[in-house]
Amino acid sequence: MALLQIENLTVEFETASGWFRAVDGVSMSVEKGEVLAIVGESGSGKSVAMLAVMGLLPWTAKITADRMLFEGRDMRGISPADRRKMIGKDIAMIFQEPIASLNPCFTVGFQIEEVLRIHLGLDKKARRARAIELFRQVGLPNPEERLNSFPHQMSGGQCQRVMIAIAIACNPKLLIADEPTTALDVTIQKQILDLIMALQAKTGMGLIMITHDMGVVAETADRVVVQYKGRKMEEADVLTLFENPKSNYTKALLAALPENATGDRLTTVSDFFDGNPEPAPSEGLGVTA
Ligand SMILES: Nc1ncnc2c1ncn2[C@@H]1O[C@H](COP(=O)(O)OP(=O)(O)OP(=O)(O)O)[C@@H](O)[C@H]1O
Repeated sequence: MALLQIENLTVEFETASGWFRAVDGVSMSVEKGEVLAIVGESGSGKSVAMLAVMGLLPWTAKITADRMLFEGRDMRGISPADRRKMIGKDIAMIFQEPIASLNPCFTVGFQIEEVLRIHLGLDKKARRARAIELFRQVGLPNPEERLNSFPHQMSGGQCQRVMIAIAIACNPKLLIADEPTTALDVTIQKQILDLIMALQAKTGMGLIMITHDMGVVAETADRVVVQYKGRKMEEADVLTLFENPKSNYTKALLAALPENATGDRLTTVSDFFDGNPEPAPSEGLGVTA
């Protein structure tokens, strides 16, 4: 049984000019212990699809799916109380902006201990001990002292380590990492990526890595979903995707990597892709042989 199975997910938002479809009939699944990358440019609906799974979209969103199963359990009709028990415990998510994701009014120690209190019911002493252990696990120096820091007293990389510690606090079965390194300095990006991958390997949790960066895909993923304008353009295991991409959009993404540049100008996706996700009559969805 897949850990997460989504079929034909569509998400629409009501806007002043009518309904806007951010996710259009996307299907995907993640197995236990697998790393699935969702790649696509900004606005392709990567985050919205995962926020729909987490139940974190505003009420203005209209979500439909033929299937949305977590460990075989239907997430579509789940009550808010049951969802709250599951989110943060069995499924956790880390976001692009670590400082914005933390509450500025509370110490990071309080924030991680709240998760341990609510989901695991640990008493004060056990919470503190586990929080220190988690901070140590994510490589925060002086974990005992760090617990008393407010988010603004820490760097972006340290805040992301706190977010990761909070996310893994209850040993989730699935971690969704939404562009976890995009907002960080280049030197820190690799450290955070390595940390997430080391934790994934150690715990065997399923991991969904949302990214626009093909380098991150190459370094992390077992399997890849390529998304464009809310639609899934292609899905393949990572080697096949890089060696034999099928969709024109994936080919364009790969051709636009700086290391593949040949002329005196860096190439862009639009040099290779006309921006039309509609299939030609003889082709699959944006796919050429
Ligand atoms: N609450 C909302 N109301 C209306 N439109 C929204 C809302 N949230 C997201 N969208 C729109 O849905 C589309 C998909 O957004 P999404 O954040 O999933 O993109 P993304 O692929 O994750 O890109 P990024 O990497 O920039 O986050 C965008 O056009 C965005 O403006």
